[in-house]
Amino acid sequence: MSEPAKQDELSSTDVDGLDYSSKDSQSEMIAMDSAKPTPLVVVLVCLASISGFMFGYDTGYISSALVSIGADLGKTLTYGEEEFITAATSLGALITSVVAGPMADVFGRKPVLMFSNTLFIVGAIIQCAAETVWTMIAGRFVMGFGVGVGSLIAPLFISELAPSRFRGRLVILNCMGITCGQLIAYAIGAGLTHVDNGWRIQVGLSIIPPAIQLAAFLFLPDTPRYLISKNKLEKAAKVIARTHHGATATLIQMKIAEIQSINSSLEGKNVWQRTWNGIKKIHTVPSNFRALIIACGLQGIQQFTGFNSLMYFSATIFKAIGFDNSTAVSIIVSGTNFLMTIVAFFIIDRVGRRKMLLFSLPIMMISMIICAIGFHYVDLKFEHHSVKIEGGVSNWGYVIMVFMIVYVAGYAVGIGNVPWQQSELFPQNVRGTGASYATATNWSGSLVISATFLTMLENITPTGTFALFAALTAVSIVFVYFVYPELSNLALEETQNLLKGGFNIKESLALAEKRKHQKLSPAGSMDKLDLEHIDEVQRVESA
Ligand SMILES: O[C@H]1[C@H](O)[C@@H](O)[C@H](O)[C@@H](O)[C@H]1O
Repeated sequence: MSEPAKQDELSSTDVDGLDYSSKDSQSEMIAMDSAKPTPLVVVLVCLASISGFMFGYDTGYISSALVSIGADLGKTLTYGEEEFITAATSLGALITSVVAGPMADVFGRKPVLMFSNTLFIVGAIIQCAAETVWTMIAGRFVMGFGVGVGSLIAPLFISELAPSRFRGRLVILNCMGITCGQLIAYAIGAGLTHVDNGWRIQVGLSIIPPAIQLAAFLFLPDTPRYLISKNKLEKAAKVIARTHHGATATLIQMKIAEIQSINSSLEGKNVWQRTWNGIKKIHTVPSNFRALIIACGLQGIQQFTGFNSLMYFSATIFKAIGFDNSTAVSIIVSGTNFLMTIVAFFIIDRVGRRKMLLFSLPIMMISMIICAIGFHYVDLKFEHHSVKIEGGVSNWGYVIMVFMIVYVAGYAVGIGNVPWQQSELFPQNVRGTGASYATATNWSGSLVISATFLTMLENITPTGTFALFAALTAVSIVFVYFVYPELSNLALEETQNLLKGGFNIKESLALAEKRKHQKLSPAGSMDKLDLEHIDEVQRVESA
């Protein structure tokens, strides 16, 4: 495992021997790259998206489970113990998200994904059997390890497999898994709250999806890009043949040559040296570092603009405003999030990631400003971390509810999903490491926001809290405007080259537009990945 795999029979010399510059072959390759996903790709993407579902379900079921646990763990839970049980999963996820990327670069995407399944299953079994608080915390922690790994590997795996024109959509399938998992967790939770040991059923159910994913992946391949990076060219060729429509022997070899030619592998005698070199490369190669700024920046924005405070505490907020049925409200919030993720699915490759973000963030900002104003006029009172209102729902209460839902819709159609496209920013040799940094930023933000939200409400008032989120969103708009290029419809090998020499926003918009209108067989019109203008910069940067 630790040394680079020996090259399969199909050697790079065979591959290099091709007439790569032929315009006809170029056009055919573009057609192959952008054709509809094959049945195998669809199966692989759907199975990988189970990880998204586990992410959503496992982070979502706990709030209702805590209500139904009662004294089942030997005592009534204190507020602190409840917080521990909740946070253990996010903390576990944060820890493994740091190591999962380099692990995926070294051992492969598929084995690491299967490892996460084992963690999900073991974590759930520990919880189901738990009779004490600490056993429950341990189970949540192990489950969190699985969530961290899955949240990183699934979108990365999908990015590497997806045809360029469908990549945005297929990665969003995993996000649909997350939001659907959250919705189902809330719905099942609402149904089981009053059932004896209902929470054990809720946790027990979570064993089924990873068991399916684990069993299916035993028979399915890793991504061609990973196989090529390990010089397993024969295997890669077989997978390309099954994952691309119209993949003739010549086109497969050209594809392999293309991926090889721009992806230098990491130097180093063993796994540790190569991992360390990857970590160094991500900071020292300017284009990698730009990718890192964008990927971590977007994940930070996704979390620090406060969405998860609604996800986890909407029931508390709406109770405070005077609404009785807080469970229904949580379902409305997660339902809106899920439905708008479906909208994002349909538009991401057509409208483009950048436009979606520049539409999503202002909607969120305006909604939060209105909520901040609304909270000023609603008479809230704090009692031991819970906010209470005298009397029924005021008009401002309804305004807050409506704009919170608008906020969620705005979130889900852009920043809720686009950051998970992170893997497309990085070149092959540091893709896992880059995704690790970004995913760890996501989990850190989620932990910070869920741990501080109630305290913020108490100390800087709900108006102050929402005004702060609005201000952070304003800064985020500026960030996106200046650093986030459009990557829709570009081949992975193009996206990674785009960041050479700058953030290249204008160039990216032009290239994305060109790719969008390039029909499947552009009859000789394709430039060789438009890399030439960037090559010069690359030479200067690496000098
Ligand atoms: O993309 C997801 C999704 O938006 C979830 O609803 C949210 O809870 C996660 O934190 C986020 O990463």
